[in-house]
Amino acid sequence: MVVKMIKVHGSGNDFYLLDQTQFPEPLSDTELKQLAVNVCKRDGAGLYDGADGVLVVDRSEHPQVLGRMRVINADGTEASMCGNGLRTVARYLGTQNSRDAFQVQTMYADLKVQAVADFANHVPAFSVEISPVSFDAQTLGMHANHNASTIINEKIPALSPDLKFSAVAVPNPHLIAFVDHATLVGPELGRIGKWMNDGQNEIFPDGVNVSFVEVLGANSIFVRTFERGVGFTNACGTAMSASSLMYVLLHQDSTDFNTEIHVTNPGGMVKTVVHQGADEEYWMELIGNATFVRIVTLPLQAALAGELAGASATDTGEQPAYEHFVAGLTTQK
Ligand SMILES: N[C@@H](CCC[C@H](N)C(=O)O)C(=O)O
Repeated sequence: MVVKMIKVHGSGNDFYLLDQTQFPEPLSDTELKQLAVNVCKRDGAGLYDGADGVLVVDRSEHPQVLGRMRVINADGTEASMCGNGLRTVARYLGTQNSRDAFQVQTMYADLKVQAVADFANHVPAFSVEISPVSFDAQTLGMHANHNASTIINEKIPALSPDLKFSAVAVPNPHLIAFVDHATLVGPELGRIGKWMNDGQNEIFPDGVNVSFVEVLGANSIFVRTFERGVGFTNACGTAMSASSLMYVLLHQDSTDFNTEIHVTNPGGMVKTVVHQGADEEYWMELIGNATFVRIVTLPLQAALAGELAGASATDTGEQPAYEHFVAGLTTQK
């Protein structure tokens, strides 16, 4: 049997999108984990240029929901949410069903998605809901500062003598620090990110996505992320959403709720809007590209065995348009 996957990305955070409805029976969780580890390898060892993870699409049993998304990191671990990936899954399901606005089932919530105006010629874009949000240490799997119940703009001396951190689940776990430019580009993010995801530390035993954020000006931030289960990525959608929430909560001198925030990252740019619902719950809009790079096919058993040489690919032609869009961002700075 041949498996078809689409190489996709949101702001340069790239994935293989696997629609399991192509199979008579879905793959097992063990098979999905093995497939992700095999195809995501970088430096030529994976499927073409590898990926940050696999987005698994299945049917949803929920009414008014067009499909279900699961996200498997490059190391085979499953996460509860993927913001950049959700935009590409939304485009995939919307195109299949000729719908612009609908919901997608994720691990903890059915989330609203909507097609929006292209970011540029041949750079399609979607807006997706990021929620639920929690600051609770137990939800985060966090044991810091003598098992504090929350960490919001506070030092974690065990991690750093200087930096102040905020821990928030959206619903996957994020640890965020606002820093100056030298710290943003320095080695500290890698040191903390590697340590918090070593599988042995006692602060985040199950790991955490770690982000440093630089405030560039009013309603403008830059987010750099070391991702759980992956490492450094071009962008992390849930990290940029969580960082935008903390930006609104901690820096209302230069931004606010219900205000479009320009979020740049090593892979490009997205926009976010932070909302507070009637029930005081926070939720974010994440607005950005949903680029399909190429269609890939290969024998399923070979993919599961890590024998990838027999793959074939058809480029969509969208990547040069995305790169032109990003180049334009640089000139706009
Ligand atoms: N890059 C994704 C997040 C993928 C999951 C994350 N690495 C985790 O393990 O929580 C995004 O765009 O949100």
